Amino acid sequence: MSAGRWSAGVIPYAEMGYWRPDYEPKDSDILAAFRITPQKGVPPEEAGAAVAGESSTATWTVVWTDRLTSYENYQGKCYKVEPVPGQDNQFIAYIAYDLDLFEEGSIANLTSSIIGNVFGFKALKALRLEDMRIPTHYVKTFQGPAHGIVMEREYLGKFGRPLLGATVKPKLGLSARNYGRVVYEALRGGLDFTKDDENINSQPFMRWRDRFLYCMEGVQRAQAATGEVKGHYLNVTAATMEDMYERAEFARDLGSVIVMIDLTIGYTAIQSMAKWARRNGVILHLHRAGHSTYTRQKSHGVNFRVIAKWMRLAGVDHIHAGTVVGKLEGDPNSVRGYYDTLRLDKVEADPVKGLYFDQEWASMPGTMPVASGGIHAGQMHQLLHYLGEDSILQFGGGTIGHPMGISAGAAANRVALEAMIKARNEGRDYLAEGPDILRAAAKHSRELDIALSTWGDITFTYESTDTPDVVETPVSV
Ligand SMILES: O=C(COP(=O)(O)O)[C@H](O)[C@H](O)COP(=O)(O)O
Ligand SMILES: [Mg+2]
Repeated sequence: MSAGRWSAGVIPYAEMGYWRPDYEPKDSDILAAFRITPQKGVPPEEAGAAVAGESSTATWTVVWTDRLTSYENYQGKCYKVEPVPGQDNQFIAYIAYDLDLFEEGSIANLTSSIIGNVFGFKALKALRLEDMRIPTHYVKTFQGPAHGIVMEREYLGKFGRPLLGATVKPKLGLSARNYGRVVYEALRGGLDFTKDDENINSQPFMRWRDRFLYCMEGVQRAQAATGEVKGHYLNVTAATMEDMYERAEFARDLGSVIVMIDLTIGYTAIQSMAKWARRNGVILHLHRAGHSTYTRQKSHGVNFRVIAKWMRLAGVDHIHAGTVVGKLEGDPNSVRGYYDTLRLDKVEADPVKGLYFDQEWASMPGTMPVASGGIHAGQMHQLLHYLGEDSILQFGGGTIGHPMGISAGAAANRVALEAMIKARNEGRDYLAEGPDILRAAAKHSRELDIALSTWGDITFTYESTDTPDVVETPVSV
């Protein structure tokens, strides 16, 4: 380390000890990979050191009180900076943080360090948190999913296929009784779940208590009609924790198997609801409302794979994680990386999927990824191929927009899914033969036939904004 560290004034962060190319990360360190775009004239190592400094102990000058701490232990250490292939001014800076810097089991504390100050730093043009390695020492301090994939399937008694859902549309404006009718029709027609949209809370046109009553009436009647367990994600998102607990308790008392929250409620509220969900045996669905404001641009913000990791730790049972083929952003390889992060116990670093680190979950249950946004029955082979069996496929417009009605829309989705699962189980190349498999199934299902002729040709083929730096043919499950 430079002898100049204790001189007064503005000292480069690298000299203050935050650039440590000799450092070997410990198994217990929290690791982060940041994409940095330094300002003109700022060397990448200095930029990486500055990020390490500002996200751990440092300020812009040396402070004498450092001498009162074992600062070398507490300093974030930038141990590697690599240029991004094909970009002349982007680098990946790898930073190690000692476990001592973080409060156990607190996403709020973790994020206040890692993304607290650094993103506005003037010496950087842009900064993006690409990935993190959470050591098992820290993983073990979190509750994790309230139930997880295995337990959810056991509660529902549904195995061997993705679950099917639908978001009630229009998003806003329906009265409680009409809304409950949509729930009933969709569940009776063959879906497992229906769902409130992100912005349905308790507006003047439909207060939450009325919505809960009519939705649960729809759920109970659909269960009686089909003999299956059904659910409606009652969105308990509200202005205060007290309101959210009140709504969640009412949902539980009405017999709902699931409640929903939005990412907008904040990390602490999410962790509180995850604890409530485990205590009460109610599945917890998380809608990632708002995430694209900071996850979508490749050079600045936080990659969704990091949010996915934080949310598995925080303890949600479901999280929206992209569709690949639908109407919203989602590069196939990146989405695969998110799904692996949410579902697997050991995830290996893989630049093709945008995964920078190995991640061990130490038996923490998996979070069910939810594919939602502009998907329809005609894409069933692609959805199964890209997203796999442990997923929830949600068709809002793709159920409620069916020309024969909501129940028919639901039936079309269920028939398409079961035909595809059967083909897969028979060992057929269901991705290549998908359109034929669907057409054959549609011979016996007028609902699917009409769904295919209505939406069969609809695709959303736009270039993805957020792709890994190493691009290869899309990977599948
Ligand atoms: O309303 C919808 C989908 O409606 P529809 O099925 O009619 O398109 C959801 O809010 C989005 O899927 C969220 O996106 P994401 O899942 O990417 O968070
Ligand atoms: Mg929505």
